Amino acid sequence: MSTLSSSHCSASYSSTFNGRRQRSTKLSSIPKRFVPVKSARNSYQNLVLLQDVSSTMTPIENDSTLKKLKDGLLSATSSEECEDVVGFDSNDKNSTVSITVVGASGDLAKKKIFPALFALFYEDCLPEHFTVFGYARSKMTDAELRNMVSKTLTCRIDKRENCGEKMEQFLKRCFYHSGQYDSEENFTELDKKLKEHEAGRVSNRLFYLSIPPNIFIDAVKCASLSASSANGWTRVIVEKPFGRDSESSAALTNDLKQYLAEDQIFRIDHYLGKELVENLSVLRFSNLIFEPLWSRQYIRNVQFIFSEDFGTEGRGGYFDNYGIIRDIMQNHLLQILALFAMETPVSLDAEDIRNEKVKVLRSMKPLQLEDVVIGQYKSHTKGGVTYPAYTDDKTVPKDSLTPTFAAAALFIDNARWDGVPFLMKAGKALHTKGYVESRNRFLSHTCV
Ligand SMILES: NC(=O)C1=CN([C@@H]2O[C@H](COP(=O)(O)OP(=O)(O)OC[C@H]3O[C@@H](n4cnc5c(N)ncnc54)[C@H](OP(=O)(O)O)[C@@H]3O)[C@@H](O)[C@H]2O)C=CC1
Ligand SMILES: O=C1O[C@H](COP(=O)(O)O)[C@@H](O)[C@H](O)[C@H]1O
Repeated sequence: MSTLSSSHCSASYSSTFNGRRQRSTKLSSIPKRFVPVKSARNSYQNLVLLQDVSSTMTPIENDSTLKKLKDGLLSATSSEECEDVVGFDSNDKNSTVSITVVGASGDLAKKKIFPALFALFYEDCLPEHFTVFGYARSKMTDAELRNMVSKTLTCRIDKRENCGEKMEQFLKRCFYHSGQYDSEENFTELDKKLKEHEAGRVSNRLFYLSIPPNIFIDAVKCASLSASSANGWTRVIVEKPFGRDSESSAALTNDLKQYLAEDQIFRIDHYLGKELVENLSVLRFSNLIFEPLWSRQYIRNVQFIFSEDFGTEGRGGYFDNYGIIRDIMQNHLLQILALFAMETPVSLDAEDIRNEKVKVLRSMKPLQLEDVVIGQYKSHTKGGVTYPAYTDDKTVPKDSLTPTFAAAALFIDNARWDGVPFLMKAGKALHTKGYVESRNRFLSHTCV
């Protein structure tokens, strides 16, 4: 049995799970190698940028060997990693990168984005000239933003003596601008501030949308029309959930394309950046013990379990519209399943990995209602402490029927996995502390 810790930075992903081809695109400007984890120390290695799934699927060539893959998995130098993984050239002195965290006052920004940016800075993966701007409606000064951010930064990579100093340096590069997400005027003000910091250099701009999905397009429109870079690149990172279903996902892509080219859009799934998820490929493809056992012949069932011991805690405005299936299963757990079950990719190129994942998803049998269980957490008292029900959260409608727990049995209709149930369980406010497990039940009853 293996357990994922819940502390690492982000990873972007190929978004569409139905395997449809949507368009062909050139992605030369996007870093495209899948970079494996060599050690747990460098957490920026966990930031995996994969290409858009809508680019044309390339034919599989036959020159790949497990050895090539293994060499790839165990190679990659640090400087290469920085550039490949992050897409910034840390030695570039002539340009700037301005990173705007849109929704900077929110949960994701505090918990993950600012700490991940600090981790990149700490590992010298950001260019010499960079600025981080928080953008949200809440009123805050630069100092207040820095104070908020400082509380969430940790030297989680390892405790180096100069960490405090590095934090100070990082915080000095953080600024805040308050504005509405649908106001071109407010984004023009931001543009003005960004220009001041860019000081006439080539300006590259990254907008990280850390806001509820219903305002993605407003923000993209305003950022693109009023705060795009005039002489460098402009990119946008979009968080999950990427739509509610196939139609809304396609609609979101279409809407985004009114303002951005496909190679400016990065869809993200931070679970792909977790060490154990990354190490899945290492475990499978560079380990002679496991690869031959990885099939219906030896595995009785596979379980992916996501368990949090806290509830929505004020995030009901977002969560209640999506529920646990769209919040966790459709993206995080399905991505892990696809990585787990895919055939050996031709190479470690993002496209090759994506193509194998898509094949798994296309081979899945449609989920049957009788193979799904859903639930919602109720209030309970334990050890004298009363824990609130989902509907006690002020941001959740009192009559909500949104599931906060779901379990499902999925089946992959291919030669390797025929008849092996892939069990997914995800729940908020469960008794167990935050973790994700992946259990492979071998026929001999051993767990990995
Ligand atoms: N939290 C997490 O762990 C994860 C979240 N995500 C995704 O990241 C995105 C942001 O999530 P999270 O930070 O949790 O969300 P929050 O609910 O914390 O929202 C982020 C910010 O957006 C603004 N906001 C919230 N609701 C509205 C609204 N109805 N209209 C306009 N602005 C609003 C608020 O800022 P202000 O009022 O100051 O403008 C808020 O601080 C979502 O797409 C979510 O799915 C993905 C992975 C993990
Ligand atoms: O995407 C999400 O993930 C978090 C859990 O992430 P973790 O890295 O802390 O395990 C979850 O709480 C949130 O509901 C969901 O949107």
